[in-house]
Amino acid sequence: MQDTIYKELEKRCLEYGIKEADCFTALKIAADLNVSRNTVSQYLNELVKQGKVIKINTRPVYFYTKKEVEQVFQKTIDTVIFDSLDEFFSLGEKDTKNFAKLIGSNDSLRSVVEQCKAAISYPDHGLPLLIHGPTGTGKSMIASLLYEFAVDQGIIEKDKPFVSVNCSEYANNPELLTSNLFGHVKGAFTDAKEDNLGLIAVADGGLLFLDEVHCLPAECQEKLFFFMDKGMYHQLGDNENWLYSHCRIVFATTEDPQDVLLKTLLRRIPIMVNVPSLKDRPLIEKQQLLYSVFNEEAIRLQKNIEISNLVYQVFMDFHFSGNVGGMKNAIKAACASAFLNDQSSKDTLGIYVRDLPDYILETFPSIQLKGGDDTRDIMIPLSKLKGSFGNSNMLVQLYHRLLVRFEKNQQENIPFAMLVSDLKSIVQNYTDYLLYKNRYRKKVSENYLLKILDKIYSIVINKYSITISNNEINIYANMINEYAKNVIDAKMWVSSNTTEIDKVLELLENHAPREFVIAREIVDNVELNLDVELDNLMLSILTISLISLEKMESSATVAVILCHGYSTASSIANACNRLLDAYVFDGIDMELTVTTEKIVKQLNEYLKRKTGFKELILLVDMGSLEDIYKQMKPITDCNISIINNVNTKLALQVGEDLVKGKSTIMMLQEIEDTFTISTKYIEAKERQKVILTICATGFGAAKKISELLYDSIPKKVPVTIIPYDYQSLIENGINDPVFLKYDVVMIVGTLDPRVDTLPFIPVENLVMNNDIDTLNNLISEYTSVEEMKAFQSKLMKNFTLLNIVNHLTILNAEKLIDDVEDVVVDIEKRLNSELSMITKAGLYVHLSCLIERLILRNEVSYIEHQEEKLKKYSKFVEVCQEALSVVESRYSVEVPEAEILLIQNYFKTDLD
Ligand SMILES: Nc1ncnc2c1ncn2[C@@H]1O[C@H](COP(=O)(O)OP(=O)(O)OP(=O)(O)O)[C@@H](O)[C@H]1O
Repeated sequence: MQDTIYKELEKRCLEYGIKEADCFTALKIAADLNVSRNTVSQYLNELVKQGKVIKINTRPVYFYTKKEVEQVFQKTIDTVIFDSLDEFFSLGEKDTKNFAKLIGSNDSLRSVVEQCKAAISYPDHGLPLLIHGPTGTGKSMIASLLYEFAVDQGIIEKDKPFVSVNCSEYANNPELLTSNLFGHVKGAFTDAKEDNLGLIAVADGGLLFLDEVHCLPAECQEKLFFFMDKGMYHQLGDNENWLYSHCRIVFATTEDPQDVLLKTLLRRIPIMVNVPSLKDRPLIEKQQLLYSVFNEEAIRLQKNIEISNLVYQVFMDFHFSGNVGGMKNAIKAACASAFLNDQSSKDTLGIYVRDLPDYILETFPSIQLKGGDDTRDIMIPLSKLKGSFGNSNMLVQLYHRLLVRFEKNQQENIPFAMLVSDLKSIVQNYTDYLLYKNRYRKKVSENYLLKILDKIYSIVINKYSITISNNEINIYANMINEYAKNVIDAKMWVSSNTTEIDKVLELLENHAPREFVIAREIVDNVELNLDVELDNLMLSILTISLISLEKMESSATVAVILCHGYSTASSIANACNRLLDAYVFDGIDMELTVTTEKIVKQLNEYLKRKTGFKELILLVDMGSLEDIYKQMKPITDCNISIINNVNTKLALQVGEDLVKGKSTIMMLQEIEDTFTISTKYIEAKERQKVILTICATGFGAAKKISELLYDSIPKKVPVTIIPYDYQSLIENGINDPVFLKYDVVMIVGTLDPRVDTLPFIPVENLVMNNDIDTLNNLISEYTSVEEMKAFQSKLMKNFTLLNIVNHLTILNAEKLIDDVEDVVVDIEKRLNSELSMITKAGLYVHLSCLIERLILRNEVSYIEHQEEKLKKYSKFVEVCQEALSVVESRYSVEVPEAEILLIQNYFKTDLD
């Protein structure tokens, strides 16, 4: 067996190359050989003892055959146990010592370095080389290291120089550049008071580095390629004598060489290398850069440096347009700021988010709040940064940190509550990172996933009556989303640490059984609905997240932050809740292009989860306060405060006031003064409850319906009945000015104006006393059983068919009802079906109004999807047209097809 395992490891080394560390774990080998991990582990350790296999003692542990490694590193290796992958790989780097300072020279810049070396070493005088890449990616550094390499290798003699010229410095004086390069003789031009040898001559035998070569004037380029061809040139002002120089030339540019260099020059540069931008480099290299620059600063300032976890994550993630140079500058600026603000005389300097330059802070709304006094912000000493190069997956890093903390706490016998709080803060740092990382991103698939997770959480938390904020749901949804993307890495790591994870789980199950059950239910539902199998450590994290949540209590105030952007609102809400140490805010994140209507709808959905609140405080970012105000009015009966231009500071102030229990009016007044922003306050009791009555045929009929309703509803019910213009509602919908003025509770009328969120009662329902719960509920809220009975009998008396039709039309009601009855009976006969009494009553009212509408030329002439519907109901249309022909000739009207389709609605609902 030992032999088989060794051979398998040997095969892997050849097949994958030693850089693919993940292929060299006992677990991977065990899976392929179909034996247990323990057995493989045992044999591999045996082989390590025999000196045949190298072991990297990290988590997970990696194994390599010594023979293959020696071949790759091209050297004999004496040690077989290493503490980190970094230490192990650095063995192989020694050969490239000149480039050791260039981070990534063994990884993302490997081929760049190799090509550069090949160019400079090419006999006899090397080949011209062009280094191309965005600003700050290390082009100058590579050129200078290349010179050192050439000197070390004896390609360039020790006393020959490295001459660097930045062509952009001569952008306004191209002649000076030509003269500085090629030299000039005294009197060559007005200012040429003396002979000048020129830099090409100075660089003879050495290396000439022409940086920003795109600034080289065309004339100079021509002179240069002649020199590159022949090795000779004229000085300015002397066209007779040839000068000779044997320098190697390295060009660099940030521009596309094809666009900025003469084709003739380009043809003479056989090697071009491309240096990748920082964002395209592996995380591990960014971390190495971070370590190296902070370390330089630590030496300069003569202090130990620690950076907060969040600072670390921001550096890993921020897109520096100045690339490595930009990142270096930001680090230096952060150190300078921390050093200046450091009042203590301690040996260690802490770098926090607040020390970062403004242009970084501006991209992260909640970052500014995290200060040095935030004890939950874990500090990373530089040594730790150096040591963890082996693991760049952030989720795996989270897992690793959780287990290390767990084990440490176990050893020290720390109480359960403290352990939970410790673990929570580690998770919190990770979720901060996720929020930051995803601040601009929201994919459609993620949207879907977040929605489902939101549902799962809602169902489960309702079942167990716990309070969890929207933000927290969002945070855990984000985490599960991220987990789904890294599931392979996570599982691999978990499978190598099952014993320890089982211990965590056992502890949680014993100490927090209720939370454990809830978390398990969430995990099961995620698995069922999203097909994502969450591992046991994720189950532990979810359990921990539920531990200190309170029992559901309905709070009198609901405060919501609404912002555009993927996670702006949740970030602000989250940061404030944390700083206030209380669950005050929920955040609702909105797409950038969302309409106010959609916002209010989303808000409505959210409010459905809340019960019994009397104050709703909305903090919005978009300035369209007026729109929200208009649309919020009809949807809720609590006091609403809307505060504009929210930012973290403002939200924090509001949060503090709410925690202190300050009155809303006072709070609004104060923040208006302090923040010079506008607010709105809509007091619930000020709004008069109103029922609107409408009639598609005209205002007069609406008035008559309102009179009948007024007569029916007991006077003690605090509701006003207002006849209103049907057309205005159709045109303006929920934005109609009537909703600004009144708290409209329902609309009663002949045709539904379809105003979002408002109930509509067709007048025929009043006639048949059917489906009028909305009205009954309103009345019963203010009346006794007796009074309610009286109301209903009054309603029946007032809303008889004859009475209604009489009120609704100017025509003779009795005659009209007879006529429409004939039509309805005729249609029924022709269709061989009978309508229910309720539908019939509705249809009588409808047809009566229709005839009057036709006479008054107020008909509906087009409805949505008319053509499709006409096709679909062609038989009905034909039958109806025939049945209507009698009334058409009697009243001299013509019923349009759209109206026939509206009639069809009655038959459809009834016959379905
Ligand atoms: N791979 C790297 N490892 C370590 N330091 C680096 C690396 N790349 C760049 N740097 C450092 O970043 C800074 C900017 O690099 P450099 O000036 O070489 O970039 P550049 O590409 O020449 O920029 P520009 O196009 O603006 O001239 C320097 O301080 C350099 O030492």
